[in-house]
Amino acid sequence: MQIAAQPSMFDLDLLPEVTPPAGRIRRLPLTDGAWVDVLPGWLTGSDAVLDHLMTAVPWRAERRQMYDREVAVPRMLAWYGPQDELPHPVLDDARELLSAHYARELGEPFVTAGLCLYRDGSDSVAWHGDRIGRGAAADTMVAIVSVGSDRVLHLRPRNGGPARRFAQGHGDLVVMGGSCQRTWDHAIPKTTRPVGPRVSVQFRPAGVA
Ligand SMILES: O=C(O)CCC(=O)C(=O)O
Ligand SMILES: [Fe+2]
Repeated sequence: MQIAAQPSMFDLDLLPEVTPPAGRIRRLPLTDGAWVDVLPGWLTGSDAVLDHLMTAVPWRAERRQMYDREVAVPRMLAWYGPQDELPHPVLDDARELLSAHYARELGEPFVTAGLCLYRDGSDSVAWHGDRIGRGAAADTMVAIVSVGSDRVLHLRPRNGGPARRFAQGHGDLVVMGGSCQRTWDHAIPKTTRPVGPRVSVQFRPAGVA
């Protein structure tokens, strides 16, 4: 007798899904009106999402002017504007749930999605704040969903004081809010740990970059 293949518990676990984050997000206040919200494991089915994003996203290398030289930025990038279809439907769900969750506090929706691919431990992003846009002058939020290898988001106050570290694991949500972009800097340092690829998805309101 032929026995039909049954989906295993493992397969069921792999369905990419996000659910309303209320009641599970933890807020960690920083100094100067900055804060970080964390929700480990918000996204389920992250294996499938990572696989899909690695192949479906038109990753481009970024180059940056440094004094008189152009240097390669050690990570790959993709950017989706408000009208662009996101590269996985679960990211549309994530953006919608984040916009709903923070609607009163933020006063506007998350609209853009910046994607970064850190291919291994030698990819990184240097200390910076997202201050190219309105984040330089006004409170705002940047919500980051991570899939793939664990990396650490480092934050340090621009006025000096102790730095903080936030784990960014497979499926984790980390939201930087309040004055975080103008009073604190953040970075993803290189690591000598043998890590595989990590993709981060940063949701931002209009005019924040
Ligand atoms: O990959 C991350 O988690 C942070 C990326 C970041 O800070 C940026 O692209 O502005
Ligand atoms: Fe950033």
